[in-house]
Amino acid sequence: MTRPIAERGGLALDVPLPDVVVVGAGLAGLATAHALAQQGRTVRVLEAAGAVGGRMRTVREHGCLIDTGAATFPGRGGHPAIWRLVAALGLDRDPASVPPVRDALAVWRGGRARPNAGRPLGLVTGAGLSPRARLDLVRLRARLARVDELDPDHPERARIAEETLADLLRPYHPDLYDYLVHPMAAGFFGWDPRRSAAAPFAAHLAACGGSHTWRAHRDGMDALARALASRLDVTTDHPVTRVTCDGGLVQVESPRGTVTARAAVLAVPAPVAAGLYDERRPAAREFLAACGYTPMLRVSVVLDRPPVPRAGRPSYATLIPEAEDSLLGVITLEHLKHPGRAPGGRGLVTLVPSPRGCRELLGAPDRAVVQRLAARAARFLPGLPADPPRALVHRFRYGLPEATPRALKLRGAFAARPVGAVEYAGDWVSLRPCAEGAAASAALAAERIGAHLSPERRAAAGSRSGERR
Ligand SMILES: Cc1cc2nc3c(=O)[nH]c(=O)nc-3n(C[C@H](O)[C@H](O)[C@H](O)COP(=O)(O)OP(=O)(O)OC[C@H]3O[C@@H](n4cnc5c(N)ncnc54)[C@H](O)[C@@H]3O)c2cc1C
Repeated sequence: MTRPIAERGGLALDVPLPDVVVVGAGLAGLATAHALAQQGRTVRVLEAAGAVGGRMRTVREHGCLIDTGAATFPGRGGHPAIWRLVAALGLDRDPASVPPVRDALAVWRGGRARPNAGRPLGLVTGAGLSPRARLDLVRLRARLARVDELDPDHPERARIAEETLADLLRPYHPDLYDYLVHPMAAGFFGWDPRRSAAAPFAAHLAACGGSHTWRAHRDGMDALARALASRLDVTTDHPVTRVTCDGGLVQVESPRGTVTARAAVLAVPAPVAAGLYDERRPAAREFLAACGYTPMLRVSVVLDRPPVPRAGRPSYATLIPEAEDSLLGVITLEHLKHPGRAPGGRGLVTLVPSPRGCRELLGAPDRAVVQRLAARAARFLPGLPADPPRALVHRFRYGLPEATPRALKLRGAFAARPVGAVEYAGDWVSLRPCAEGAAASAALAAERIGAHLSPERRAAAGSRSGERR
C-alpha cells in the first residue's frame, strides 16, 4: 500500500505505509520490531536519542567500554527470552563473547566485603549473614518454594501478590532484610522494600538462580541492541511527541514530521507512553497510571590501574547496606567483566548511590555527584581519588519500574485487555525490572499486533494472550 507517511512543511511524501511504527529503540522496541519483521511485517523504529539501546547503552570513552545501564544478565535458564535473541542473532556462536562474571557479588559488613552473596551455598555458609539469619534464609527459601505460581512473567498470580518486601521479611531475622534483601532491592532496582511488592522480586531471584550464573556481553551490553538495529529500519534523533489513532490508522507525530502506520507499539517507559497516547481501554489506562519508576544514577570512573580492595579476592559487585553507608548503594569493578572493558591494565569502577543518595544527587552538577560518591567510596576502595579526572555520570529519570502491590493488582486486567492498534512493550509490562522483562514483552507485543493486523487471528490470540485474571 502506498500512502503519504511524512509531511514536512506541508509537503506530503509518497512512500510506502509501514505496517507498524515502534516508538523507542531500547531492547523492548528493537526486539518487538525484530519479531514483527520475522512475521513479514514492514516496521519503522523511531528513537528519540542519538543512539539505540536505551537503558542498555554502552559508551566508548577513554578507551573503555562503559555500560551506562544494564551491566550483567543471568545464564540461559534465568533470562530465556534474552538468550533466544542472543541465539537468533548468532551472538553466542563464540562463547567468549558472553563471558561469565566471576566472583560476582559481595556484601559489605563490619569493615570488609563478604564474598559469595547471591550464591545459594555462599549464603548458607556466610556472605555477611549471622548464623541465625542463615537458618532463617533456609526457612524463607522453603516458604517461597511453596508459594503457588511464583512466575516472573505473571507476578500478580502469586499468593504473596499483596505483600511488600518488608511484609515478607518481617517474621525473619533482621539481617535478611538489612544485609541481603534491602541492599539488593535498593542497589539493583532503586526500590524501597517498604513500598515494593515481594512477588516480582522473589520470582525474579528464583528464576535467575544466583549470582554465579551472571554473564556480560564482551563487546558491551549494547551488543544485542546494535545487532538488532543493524537488521531494522531505525531512525534516531526522532522524538515522538504524540500518537493518535483514527479511522483504523495510527499517526505518530514528532517535530520531524508525522508517520502514519496501521499499528504502533509504544516501547517506552509507562509514564512516557501515558503522555504520548490517550489510552481509552480502562484496564490499560489504570495500569499505565499505576506503573511508577525509580530514578537511577551511575558514575563510571576510569582509573590508571585497578583499585586494590581492602582484603581478599575482589568481587565484581559489592552491595553497601544502608547501615554501612546511607549515600552509596553498590560499587562494581567493571574491568573484571573482561580485560577488553578497560584495556591496558586500567581500572573501570562504577559507583551507584542508594535510593536516598539518588534522590539527593539526581539534580546536582556532574562534578558534585562524582566528588560526593568518590569520597564515600574511598572507604571501601582505598586509593580511589577524591576527585577522579575521568568520570562519567549516567542519569535515568525512569530507571527501573517499581512494582507496587497496587500495580500488581491491576496487571491481570491489563494483560487481558483486547488487542488494539496501539500496543505496548517494555520491562514495565510484566513489572520485571530487567532486560528479560523487556525482551519477553516484545514477543507478547508482536503477537498482539499480529493478531490486530490479521482479524482472523484476533480471536485465537485474544484467548491465548488474554491471560487469566
Ligand atoms: C542503572 C541501571 C542498571 C540496570 N542493570 C541491569 C542489569 O544489570 N541487568 C538487567 O537485565 N537489567 C538491568 N537494568 C534494566 C534494563 O536496562 C531495562 O529493564 C531494559 O533495558 C529496559 O528496556 P526497554 O526497552 O523496556 O526500555 P528503555 O531501554 O528505556 O527503552 C526505551 C527507549 O525509548 C526511547 N524513548 C523515550 N521516549 C521517546 C519518545 N518520546 N520518542 C522516541 N523514543 C523515545 C528512549 O530513548 C529509549 O531508547 C538496569 C537499568 C538501569 C537504569
